Amino acid sequence: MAQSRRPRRSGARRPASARPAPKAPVTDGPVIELEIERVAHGGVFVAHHEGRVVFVADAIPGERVVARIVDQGRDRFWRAETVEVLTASDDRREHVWPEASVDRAPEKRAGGAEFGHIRMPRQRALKADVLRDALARMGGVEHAVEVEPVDPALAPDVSIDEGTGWRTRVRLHVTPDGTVGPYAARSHTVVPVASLPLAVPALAALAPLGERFPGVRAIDLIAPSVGDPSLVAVGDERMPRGDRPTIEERVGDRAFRLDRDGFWQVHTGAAATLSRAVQELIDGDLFDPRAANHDLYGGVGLLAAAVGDRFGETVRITTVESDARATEHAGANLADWVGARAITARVDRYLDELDEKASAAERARLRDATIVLDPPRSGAGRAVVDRLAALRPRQLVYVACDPVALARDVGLLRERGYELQALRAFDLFPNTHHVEAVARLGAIV
Ligand SMILES: C[S@@+](CC[C@H](N)C(=O)[O-])C[C@H]1O[C@@H](n2cnc3c(N)ncnc32)[C@H](O)[C@@H]1O
Repeated sequence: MAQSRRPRRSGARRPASARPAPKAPVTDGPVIELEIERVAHGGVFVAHHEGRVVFVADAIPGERVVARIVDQGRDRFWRAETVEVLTASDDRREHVWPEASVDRAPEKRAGGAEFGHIRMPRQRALKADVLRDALARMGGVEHAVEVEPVDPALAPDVSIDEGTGWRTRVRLHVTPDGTVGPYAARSHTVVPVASLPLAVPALAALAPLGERFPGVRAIDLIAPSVGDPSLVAVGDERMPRGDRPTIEERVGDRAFRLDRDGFWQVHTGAAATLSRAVQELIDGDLFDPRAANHDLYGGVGLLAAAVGDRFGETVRITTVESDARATEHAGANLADWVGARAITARVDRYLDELDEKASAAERARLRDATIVLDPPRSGAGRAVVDRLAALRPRQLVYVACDPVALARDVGLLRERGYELQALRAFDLFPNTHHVEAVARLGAIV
């Protein structure tokens, strides 16, 4: 098994001593009883106390809990942590990660599994509620939402019932004395743990839990689908800086090379799930292989490849990605495909330039285009939506990891002459509040 202690470039800039001091957890706030009403965005639940909204962690709608107020700093709402469950929901279960359980003091609960106390079907129903509500409130559109579990055929080693064994990337943090662990929920305090149940088994076995790494800022654990997993000590100033190592990921018959610390979908079945969803959601009657098709925020070319695999080798498609290394890999990963180009650029600037310089023929090819976009958590945003709407491609397939950012952009696109035509959502982050959605929007003619 390959183990590397080389620092990642990004992490090597800041020594452990330069980190900001973690915020001290609040352990002495007032304790109150609350009725939990509904789920909110961000993995917390809504209750009311004396007319004020309280966002409560580690609860389930319908429960009555005792909660400690940990943030009274705002007029309109407070934040609280469940410390005791008085009336439990039928959907409550033993937490899949004992170190994240409500039985522990809130400041000692491991973070990153904030739905782990909820049975899986209810977790997915809650995520669907958040997405449906965001689309209605911010997107102005009522749309049925079902959050689908990952097809077991695409992730055979993942437990669908438990939502465990799926993470192929894990970051553990390190205290100045070298203690290793995840951050506690909603804080930057490192919590030592004895297990990592969300990680794929190879990473759970590799994790140096209980070992000490003084002088290191973090430990990254990476399990690519091809080859051995690796352990990377981040920010160790004593280690030599070397070239960025690369890894290979496989999706079906396709191989993708990328930097070991480059972006790749985290769930072991995510890349295949999203590739399939993009292929299925593109309206084939609207797809023109010779149009100026694009994969915006394209990474190393995953979704461009999905488009090519559905529509054949003659497809013309351009990936646009701000990370030069990822673009280099995208170029190589798509090299056997004559119609594929990979460009390093920020999407907003790239679209600006297109809008400014495209010839009449190129504008026509853009109007016939299918544009796949998979922005980071903050979404595409107004500037990109404005430029896209001005170029007016026939259809957009929007892959989103944040329901609120997606809903906001759907709202902006609807104001600019697009309609939401189809939506799928996938549970690519079981036992967390995160959800991935893929939406098709079409230009209204
Ligand atoms: C969610 S990832 C998607 C990558 C790819 N679609 C995949 O599934 O592997 C978002 C990508 O957008 C890139 N990115 C972030 N902001 C960008 C911007 N303003 N312009 C272009 N690319 C950006 C990131 O480097 C990252 O590779």
